[in-house]
Amino acid sequence: MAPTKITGCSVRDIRFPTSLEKDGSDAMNLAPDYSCPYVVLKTDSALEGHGITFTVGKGNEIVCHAVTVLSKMVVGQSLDTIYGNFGMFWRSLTSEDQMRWLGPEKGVMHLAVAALTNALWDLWAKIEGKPLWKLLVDMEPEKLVSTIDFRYMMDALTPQEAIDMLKKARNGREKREKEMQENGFPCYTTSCGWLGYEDDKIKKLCKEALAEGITRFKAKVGADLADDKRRCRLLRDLIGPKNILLVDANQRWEVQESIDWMKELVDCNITWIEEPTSPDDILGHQEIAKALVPLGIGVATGEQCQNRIMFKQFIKAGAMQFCQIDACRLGGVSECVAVILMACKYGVPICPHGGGVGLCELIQHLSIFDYIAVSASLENRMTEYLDHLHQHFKNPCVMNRGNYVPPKAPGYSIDMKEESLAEYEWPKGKVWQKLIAQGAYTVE
Ligand SMILES: C[C@H](O)[C@@H](O)[C@@H](O)[C@H](O)C(=O)O
Ligand SMILES: [Mg+2]
Repeated sequence: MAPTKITGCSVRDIRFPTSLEKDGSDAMNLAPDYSCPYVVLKTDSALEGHGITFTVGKGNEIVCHAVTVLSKMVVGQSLDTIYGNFGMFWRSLTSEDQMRWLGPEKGVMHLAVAALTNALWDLWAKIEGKPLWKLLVDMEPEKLVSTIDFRYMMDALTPQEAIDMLKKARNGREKREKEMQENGFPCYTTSCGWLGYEDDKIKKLCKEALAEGITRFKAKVGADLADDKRRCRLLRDLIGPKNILLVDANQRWEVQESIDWMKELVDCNITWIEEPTSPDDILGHQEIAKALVPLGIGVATGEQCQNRIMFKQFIKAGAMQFCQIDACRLGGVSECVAVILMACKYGVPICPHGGGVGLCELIQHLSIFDYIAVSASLENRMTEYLDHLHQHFKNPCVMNRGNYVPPKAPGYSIDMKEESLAEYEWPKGKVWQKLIAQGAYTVE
């Protein structure tokens, strides 16, 4: 029987002790524990929608609570109401009369919206029996555009323009889909360059990645200039002159400091500086881009860019040369599609952010959709890949010679294995109980 309504919602606080190995560490997040609220939407059939958003440990329970509060607006709704006009349904979640005050459309509330709407999209793709990228690619342009809330975007992109863009990109779609199936979508890796890694570990991981066919690498910078010079030189020498090197400062610097610091690294031939300063400082990023683009360094940002309205300003101001949408920071798939369309209109390539648990599983769908159905270009486009925690997913992302292989299973690739959920649920899971007993963690 096909599902007709949402009958229940469960949320679990899932955390992984990644900080023990310094996986995921950067100049601002010294010891992150990759975590997610794990949401399951139940229906009146056997099908379920699974969704996550991403945090780095403490406070994950706050997002879980926000999801529980918001889920009351989803449970009991008919699927006709939800999917009949998804854009309006999404607005009802982000703009509830009283809860809107907590955002609007930012912070904890927007992370909660992401977790819930990711679950709704996962369910939609499962109902259609398609992986999410294929659901998006096959959807009629009018229908896809109706899933987007265009409020505050109309000065940059109208629904009609979006429909026209999608229709135009239908040309050559089959060929591009075939190409994706054959070659996959290009990735870059961050796994070799976490800030807390010793040089020997960097060397070992970098050599392994090169052997696997990866040609694009990202290093964390921003804490110490002499250290950055040494690490970037080490990486450049390891990967050779032709491969791509990116760096990420995770918001560590002032505006002028960003420019000065990057000038010191210029001889390492760096393609982008990511998050040099506050993610809210549009004019600051614009100034940095003005100084660095002539030196061949673009500005990348987006993993903490809170909504489509912020992206609009960054894009229109020439403040980002690479647009790093985040599947869990933006309010789910339809807001990501909105930014993908807007970035395409203004000629800014989409390079999604994948640092975190499950993000690689999600963003591959968005990049593949972007290439087949929107931008039709691979120029300057690459999707982040991290070699962490994939073993916990039922359908983990698959890499082939540095390219994401398009997922085949119906849904948004989010389902985690039940045993992983049980072991890593904070604080009662077996893994956490052991670490707490050893004194490595305390429950506050
Ligand atoms: C705390 C996280 O690992 C971040 O360092 C990570 O998301 C990073 O900014 C990235 O670009 O992957
Ligand atoms: Mg980053």
